[in-house]
Parts: sequence; C-alpha cells; structure tokens
Amino acid sequence: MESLLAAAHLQPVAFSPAPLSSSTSSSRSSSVVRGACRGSHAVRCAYAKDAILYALEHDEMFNSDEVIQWESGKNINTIAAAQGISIRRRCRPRYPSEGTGDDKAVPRHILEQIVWDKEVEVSQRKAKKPLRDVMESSEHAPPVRDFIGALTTAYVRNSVPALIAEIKKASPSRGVLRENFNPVEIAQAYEENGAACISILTDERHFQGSYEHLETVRNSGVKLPILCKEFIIDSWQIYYARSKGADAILLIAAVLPDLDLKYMVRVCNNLGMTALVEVHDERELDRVLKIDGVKLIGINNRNLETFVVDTLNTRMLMEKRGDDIREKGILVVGESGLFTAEDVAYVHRAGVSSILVGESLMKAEDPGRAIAGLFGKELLH
Ligand SMILES: O=P(O)(O)OC[C@@H](O)[C@@H](O)c1c[nH]c2ccccc12
Repeated sequence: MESLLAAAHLQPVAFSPAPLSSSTSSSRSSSVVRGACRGSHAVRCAYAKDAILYALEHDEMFNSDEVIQWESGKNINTIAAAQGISIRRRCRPRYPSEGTGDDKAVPRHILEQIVWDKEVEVSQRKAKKPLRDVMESSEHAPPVRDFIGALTTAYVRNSVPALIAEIKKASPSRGVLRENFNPVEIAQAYEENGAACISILTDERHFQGSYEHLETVRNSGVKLPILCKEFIIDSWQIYYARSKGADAILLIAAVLPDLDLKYMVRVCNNLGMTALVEVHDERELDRVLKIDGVKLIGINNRNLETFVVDTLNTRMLMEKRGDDIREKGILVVGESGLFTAEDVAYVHRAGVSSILVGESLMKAEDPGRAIAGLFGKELLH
C-alpha cells in the first residue's frame, strides 16, 4: 500500500494500456494507480488515497476515458462531443463520496439507451467476475480463429463478397425476427451454405441475444470464426467475449472516443482477435483511419440513432475514402439492409469485399438456403 500511495504522487501518469496477459501484482498496482488519477488536481489529491483503497477493495480497473478525464480536467462527454460523438455516458458514481449529477437525465435515442443499459449490465457482471478472473478465463478459451483470413479466402474462392452471417433473434428496430430460434442449427446451416464467418448478438435486453449462444455455437463443432456483436464500452467485455470463444469483436465509433478505440483495438490485437470497427459517416471513418492497427472496418448502412437504412452510405464513403482504405490494406465490410442479390452486387461494386447480413437471413424459413438467394448462386466452401 505504501508504494501505491507513493506512486499515486508520481503524476501526471501518461496513458498506458492495461495489463494484457495476466493480472500480476505489479500490473494490478499500475491499473489501480491509474484508477486513482481522476478529476481536477485538487480533487485528485484529496481522493487519491480513497480511490486507491476503493479500487483495491473492488478490484476495479479504470478505462482510458477516465484517464483522459483526469488528464484534461474535462468530462468524458465533453471530450466525446468534440469528436462528434453524440452518445453521453451516464457518469455513475465511482466513489461513495461522489454524486451522479445527472440522475434525472433521459436517453435521447435508442443507442444512448442501449449504452446506458450496458453500463449497468457491465458493472453488475464485473462485480460478479472481476477483471483478473475474466482475463484468466480468456487464457483457457478455445484458440482464436483467423477472422480476416476466413473473409479473404472466401472472397477469393467465390468472387463475391465474403459473408458474415448473423444470428440475431430480435432487434429494437424490427422486433422479433425469428420465433423458431436455435443458434446452433442456424450456425450449422450458415456453415453448410458457404458463410465465411458468423456474427452472434450477445446483448440480452434489446436483441434477445446471449453469451451462451456464442459459447454453445463455438463448442458445437461449427468451425467458422465468430464475431461477438456487442456494445463494447469497457475492455472487460473484450476479455469476457474471448473467454466465451469469440474470435472478433465489434467496436462502434459512434460510441467510443478515440482513445478508447485505440486502446481497445490494441487489446483485441494483443489477444489475437480481430476488431471490426464500425462507422456510419465520414467523420467517424476519418477518426478510425487515423488509428494504428485497424484491419477491418464496417460501414453501417443503418444509422443507429434513427434506424434509417441506406445502402448509398457504403458507396458514398467508399467513393470518398476508398483510396485511403486500400492503401492501408484495410478490409471493408458492408453492413445492414442487404436483402437481395442486387443489394449485394451494389455494395460489391462500391468496393467492399465482405458483407454482414442479419435480418434477411433470420426472417427466411430456411436461413441456410437463403444465402444462395443473396448472391444469386450457391457459394463454394
Ligand atoms: O439485420 P441487418 O439489417 O442485415 O444488419 C445486420 C448488422 O449489420 C446489424 O445487426 C448491426 C450492424 N451494426 C450493429 C451494431 C449493433 C447491433 C446490430 C448491428
């Protein structure tokens, strides 16, 4: 404890990533110290000891957004807004001595609602399984499968965009998509019909998904790499997804400020996973193109705040930034609102080499057979 308190005075602490392999006592100490570094200078000094005690007691690691708050003295929502992010974080109290200040706030749209619900969910999950335990479980997970490799091979094999086929029971925009829902049967059908990868929704509250779906599909004998489709707001979730067998994870630029994105991409890469970084507009795409280590970008045709879907979005962004993307060797996934072979050909012409499809497959009587309909031919696998 002495050394922790001493270390807490060696401020400012530059941002450094959290421990990536295991939670040793020294790595734990450093995260605790970073956790202590919050608020204005005065607040920081007054709370340093409290914060360390609190962090030790709760075994909690703080995320980069909190470090930026401390470093800049600005609230995370102010920082995020300056980057064009409209999602406000709920700012729950960290220390017993803090108040929330925005108890009466109401979410402005569905994405903000989802993120706020997610903050509650994640803090409950973390309380049950602290970071060091989840990191340890992730070390015993089944080996990571090569998500990007699977996309590239499928693209070369079929000369049409590689398919990431989604398993999604419901969505906030469309309600329940499929009553007869057996994730393993659907995954097997996707595999038999030439999908390159599988995406599985794990959010329970808004999509009726679960990590159990992911885990059972991963242990079912299906060989395709799996994307964990989540609303990631905390690196804890990445380790958790890995511990359940995920090979790739979604990071949404509309939700995560730059430093969180950078940090989380790095966590994914260090775990051998693929980060699919999702953008919806030019500003988000430009932010993401500045981040080192991004290998896969998803262009979402759906605006997550309004649900409006327009495939023109993929074309427009590829026209504007396609050269830059190709130069960096980044692969692009066209996401959402793809129902017909014409839709797929359209985004293919726009320059994408992979697509992510959920609704049109989930609504089909036979989701496996529906794949051929999407491409106008059977896929080889
Ligand atoms: O069902 P669709 O329109 O084919 O879309 C699939 C996928 O793109 C969509 O589920 C999605 C894209 N980005 C997301 C972020 C969170 C939840 C879901 C999504």
